[in-house]
Amino acid sequence: MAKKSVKDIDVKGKRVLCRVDFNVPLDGERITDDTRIRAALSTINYLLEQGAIVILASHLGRPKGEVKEELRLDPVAKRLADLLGKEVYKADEAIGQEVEEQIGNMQPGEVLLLENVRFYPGEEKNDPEFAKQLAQLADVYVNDAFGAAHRAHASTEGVAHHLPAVAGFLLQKELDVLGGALEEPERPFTAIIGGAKVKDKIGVIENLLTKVDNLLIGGGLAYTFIKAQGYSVGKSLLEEDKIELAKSLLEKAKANNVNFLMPVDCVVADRFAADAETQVVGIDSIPDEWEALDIGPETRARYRNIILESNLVIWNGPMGVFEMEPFAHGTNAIATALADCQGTTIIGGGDSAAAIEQAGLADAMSHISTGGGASLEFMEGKILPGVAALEDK
Ligand SMILES: Nc1ncnc2c1ncn2[C@@H]1O[C@H](COP(=O)(O)OP(=O)(O)OP(=O)(O)O)[C@@H](O)[C@H]1O
Ligand SMILES: O=C(O)[C@H](O)COP(=O)(O)O
Repeated sequence: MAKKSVKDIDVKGKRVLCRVDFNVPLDGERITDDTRIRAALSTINYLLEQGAIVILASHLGRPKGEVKEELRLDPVAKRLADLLGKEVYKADEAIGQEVEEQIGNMQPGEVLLLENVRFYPGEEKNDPEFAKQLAQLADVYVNDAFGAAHRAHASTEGVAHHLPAVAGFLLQKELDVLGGALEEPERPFTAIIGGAKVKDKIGVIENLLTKVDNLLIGGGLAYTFIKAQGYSVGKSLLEEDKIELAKSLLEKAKANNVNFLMPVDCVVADRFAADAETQVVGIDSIPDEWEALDIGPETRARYRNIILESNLVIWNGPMGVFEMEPFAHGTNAIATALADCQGTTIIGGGDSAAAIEQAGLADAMSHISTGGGASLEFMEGKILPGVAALEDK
């Protein structure tokens, strides 16, 4: 169901609590990737232009309800100030009298960043009292944190029950792009699923099997499917308890007329290391003591051809252990094929988004989701609590 957005309400002169996902990677105090901060700028700038008093809330890392000095949001406030080209006030807490006073002194068109909401045990517990205290800071709630929308936490869900609650532009865009792709896909529609474990991708594979024309499998999870077809996989990642499930997914693909492609060759290594001995072997010849850490050249070529013939491609999860150069070729080949594809290309966040950035191909994609877990759950067809709590249009 369509949700109200910031455009549907009047925010002039109002205190607006805007939940953003500023959970960015840090190296000490240095932000190594500010994509998520940049992605929130359009909503923040709009609120400022409209004359709102903007109060931003975010989590950073997983401090588990305790104050962790290294997870304070000060470096984020600094970077945001640079990006906005204006002062960003920073509160040392997320709730309480001091913060309320700070907000009381703010003028329309000013912005304050609250402290990491996960310093409070009530955040992840979705404690109604903590949600109420957050709500007390503002007149309106805007959720622009797509990356955290799959979490039913106080700042993403609970607070929405106490204030008029609407979607920000980033959240809206993510829902429009991902939702549009799944509901009315351009065809041929191809999904590429990789990553480590079948366990993590069952839901998304099941849902996509009712929608796509082609499903291409890679990464560690491929070997459970390969085993399910009767091949031996040596020391490759294998989830014994998911072999039967893999078989049933293959049957479902057949029943739904989905072209389900698995690797036909792979790069095997004699150990899990960047300087391991490697060789390329057919999928029926994985040596007993070796493990498959990437898709092979023949698979890359086949997958590339299908991608180039597609009008819509969704990609989630790397094709191999792309963190090690010798096993990054499969993932890079998929990234390049997507860049060369004339159709719509959507990257489902997480490691695949990192691989695209690393390859310098981000600008060539139609959409790179800012959500890892959130985009995965959305692609599984799940309702995201942070979205469900917003007002219907
Ligand atoms: N053949 C393989 N053997 C072992 N590990 C693999 C293999 N292929 C990929 N991986 C590993 O899978 C990991 C990524 O899996 P994961 O399921 O977390 O991906 P993802 O969906 O992109 O995740 P997230 O959204 O959490 O970032 C990478 O660290 C990569 O090294
Ligand atoms: O990085 C993410 O995927 C989001 O910010 C959510 O973080 P979480 O997995 O710690 O809830």
